[in-house]
Amino acid sequence: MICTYSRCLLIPFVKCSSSVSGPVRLLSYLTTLMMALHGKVALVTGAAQGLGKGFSEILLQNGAKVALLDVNEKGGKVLKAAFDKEYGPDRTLLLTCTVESEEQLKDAFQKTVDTFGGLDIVCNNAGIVNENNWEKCVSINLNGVVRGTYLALQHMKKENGGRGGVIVNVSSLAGLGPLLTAPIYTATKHGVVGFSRAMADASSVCDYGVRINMLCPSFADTSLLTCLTSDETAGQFISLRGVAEKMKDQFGVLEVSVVAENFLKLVTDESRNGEALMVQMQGASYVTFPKMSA
Ligand SMILES: NC(=O)C1=CN([C@@H]2O[C@H](COP(=O)(O)OP(=O)(O)OC[C@H]3O[C@@H](n4cnc5c(N)ncnc54)[C@H](O)[C@@H]3O)[C@@H](O)[C@H]2O)C=CC1
Ligand SMILES: CC/C=C\C[C@H](O)/C=C/C=C\C=C\C=C\C(=O)[C@@H](O)C/C=C\CCC(=O)O
Repeated sequence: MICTYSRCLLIPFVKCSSSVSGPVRLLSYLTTLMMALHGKVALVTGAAQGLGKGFSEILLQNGAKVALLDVNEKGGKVLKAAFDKEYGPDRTLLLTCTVESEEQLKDAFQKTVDTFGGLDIVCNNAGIVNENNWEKCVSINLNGVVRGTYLALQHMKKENGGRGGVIVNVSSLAGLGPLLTAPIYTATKHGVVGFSRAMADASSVCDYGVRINMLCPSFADTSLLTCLTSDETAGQFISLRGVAEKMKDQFGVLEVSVVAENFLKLVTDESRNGEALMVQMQGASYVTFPKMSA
């Protein structure tokens, strides 16, 4: 038995291998009951690797059951097998689908609710960088988040018999300021911020019982970073490769675990709605947006 602590909330959790004995299993079960997200059901898009994998794991570590959605079937199966070993097979559900398809995503939400008996936490995380195929970038990064948010509300809002809950939409630092080597990516991430803020206000006024927040990390250590300087994805901005590299050096590269701990803050802090949490090497802070007056 290995006892570890989530650095964010100091919630104890137990990692349990298949060879553990009865009393240890009982202790593991009792510890799970004490966790902050015990009894909660989460759904994460783009869960197979990178940040989505980190978000899924921190949700599991804090007691939630998690539906893992990804277009990458092979990667999803590898992750599901690893999670089964660590947390037990009944804690996750693997659903292969693309956020570009209304039908596939709708089906995945329904299967999650049918399997786990409800839905409390949704993380719209799937995203790509592709300045060449810019329509696909918009389709996944912005349209996929809109689709995921609307489906989440259908299942979670109280007027539909849902339990309420929280949606975290993954934007970026490039959703708050320009990443000059990736203007389409920048536009989609600004779009995620604008859409989520408006939806958060609507949710509050309509009393849906659902909080909607945005996560805005700087560069993080995932395979997406290779897109910054690849011919295939940088498109006409490949000549700015040097500037992009310099920016990455200046900003630094975040560990996935650090981004995941800040994601958990947005999930658990019930005072936060319509807020963007910016995560940088020097720390995390909530964004102050300009106040508009009529
Ligand atoms: N890595 C970074 O520096 C940062 C990433 N982000 C954002 O975090 C999110 C996750 O990115 P990373 O983990 O870094 O990238 P990643 O490339 O490591 O993982 C993305 C995952 O999304 C999946 N995916 C891609 N298209 C999909 C689709 N159409 N439907 C379902 N799943 C799909 C991929 O198969 C993959 O498993 C993205 O929205 C990205 O824009 C934000 C700030 C920094
Ligand atoms: C392209 C794929 C790689 C990563 C995408 C990911 O979402 C990460 C984004 C990280 C950084 C975004 C930067 C945004 C920059 C700005 O807001 C600029 O206005 C500021 C530019 C330079 C500031 C230099 C300085 O004074 O520190």
